[in-house]
Amino acid sequence: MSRRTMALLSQWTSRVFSVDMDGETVYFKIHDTQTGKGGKEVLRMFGNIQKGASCYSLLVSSGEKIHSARFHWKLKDKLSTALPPQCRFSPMCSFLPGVRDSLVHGYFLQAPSSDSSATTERLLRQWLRLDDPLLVCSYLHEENTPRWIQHLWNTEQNHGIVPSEAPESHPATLNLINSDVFYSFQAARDVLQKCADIIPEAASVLELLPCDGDMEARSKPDFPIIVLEGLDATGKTTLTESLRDALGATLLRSPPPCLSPWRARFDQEPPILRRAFYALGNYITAQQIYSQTSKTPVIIDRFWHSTAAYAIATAVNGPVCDLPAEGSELYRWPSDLLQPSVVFLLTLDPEERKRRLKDRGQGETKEEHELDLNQVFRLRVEEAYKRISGPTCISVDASSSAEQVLRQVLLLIKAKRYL
Ligand SMILES: Nc1ncnc2c1ncn2[C@@H]1O[C@H](COP(=O)(O)OP(=O)(O)O)[C@@H](O)[C@H]1O
Ligand SMILES: Nc1ccn([C@@H]2O[C@H](COP(=O)(O)OP(=O)(O)O)[C@@H](O)[C@H]2O)c(=O)n1
Repeated sequence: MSRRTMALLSQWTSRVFSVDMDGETVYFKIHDTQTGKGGKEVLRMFGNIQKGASCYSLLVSSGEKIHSARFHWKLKDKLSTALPPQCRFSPMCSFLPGVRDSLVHGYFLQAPSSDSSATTERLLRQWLRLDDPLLVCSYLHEENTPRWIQHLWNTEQNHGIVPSEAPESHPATLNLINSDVFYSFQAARDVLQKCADIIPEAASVLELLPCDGDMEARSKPDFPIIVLEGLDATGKTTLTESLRDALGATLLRSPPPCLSPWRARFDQEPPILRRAFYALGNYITAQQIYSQTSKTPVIIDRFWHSTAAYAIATAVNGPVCDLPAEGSELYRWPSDLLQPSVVFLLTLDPEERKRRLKDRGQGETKEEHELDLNQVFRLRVEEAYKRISGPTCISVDASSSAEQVLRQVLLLIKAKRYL
């Protein structure tokens, strides 16, 4: 048993467990460790579960962050293909309230019939024997009572479970730093260095990175550095190109084109790798900005706001009120990343955005497709954008014609003396 698994087991009774099911999150905790009896309250989640169904939970307990993240990521595919088709599984996690980095991810399984539960049990026992970094529990209904018992396979212990209150901040915020959002060049580079032996593309990305010495703070740029942000199809590309022409500026983007060959590869990886890749893209773009800003104004199509806002809005998967509160350190600008003179955030009515996406007729990224399907995700991204601290961020209504939007932004640039 790994040290991490043993540590997890030693805190087992202090942990809160949460399951996302049918758009709702249910929290529960262990009630009585001595007798194994649960409280009288029935967990809502179990109330919804079909009578006679067997339930299991799997938590990924590996010690090493990247290994654990990749294991959890692949486990989803493994569950989709290996479980009997009638079985359902939902995301779950476990954490120690208020304790940073205590979150572990997993899945909650429901097998509706005795056949499907026999197959599921056989599979889970096989996986445990393979020394997979898993903690497996099954849930038993105490006869003639509303109580449920959680049976932990790894130690053969029984515990009664009861509903728990939702934590003060969303559990995902406990592990955001250096798993979803990277606040320094070194933290993001470490991730790619650690996975270079399993993902050869990481070595190619590392070769493109600036050297440590190049990351030191530079003198104030001579010309303004202007970032354009916003959801897909809000008009960033159109506006960056017309600003470039109007100001005689240099146009850059993040991630920079030199990372294009590896982008699709990292988009398939779990958040820790994917977000580290995008974070590093900003540092490469920052180097390109430094080399231009003594010559011309620089316009950038997406930068740190995109990296942080999408990462936070994906990890925190509830309503907007579940996002870290305004002013949270999670919205801070990385201290070693160049700060632009100003950021313009293009905002657009969802219907108009959809119309523009359709007119453009291009394929969307999976994440962008999700934005369309999931209104709440879109709201979270927009709100996270606005909460990021650092350079001045000005929201611009991008619903008027391209010429009018350009005129509006040029007026703002002049009025605020960015030029
Ligand atoms: N102000 C505008 N009014 C109407 N259509 C626009 C406007 N700006 C951009 N478009 C159109 O909307 C689509 C998306 O714009 P684009 O600049 O590619 O957005 P982004 O770079 O943010 O994804 C394009 O087809 C573009 O021609
Ligand atoms: N600086 C950046 C740019 C993009 N991204 C990621 O890339 C996705 C958007 O890229 P995209 O190519 O679809 O954007 P558009 O420029 O096409 O609007 C977002 O979902 C972010 O997850 C990032 O993390 N950091």
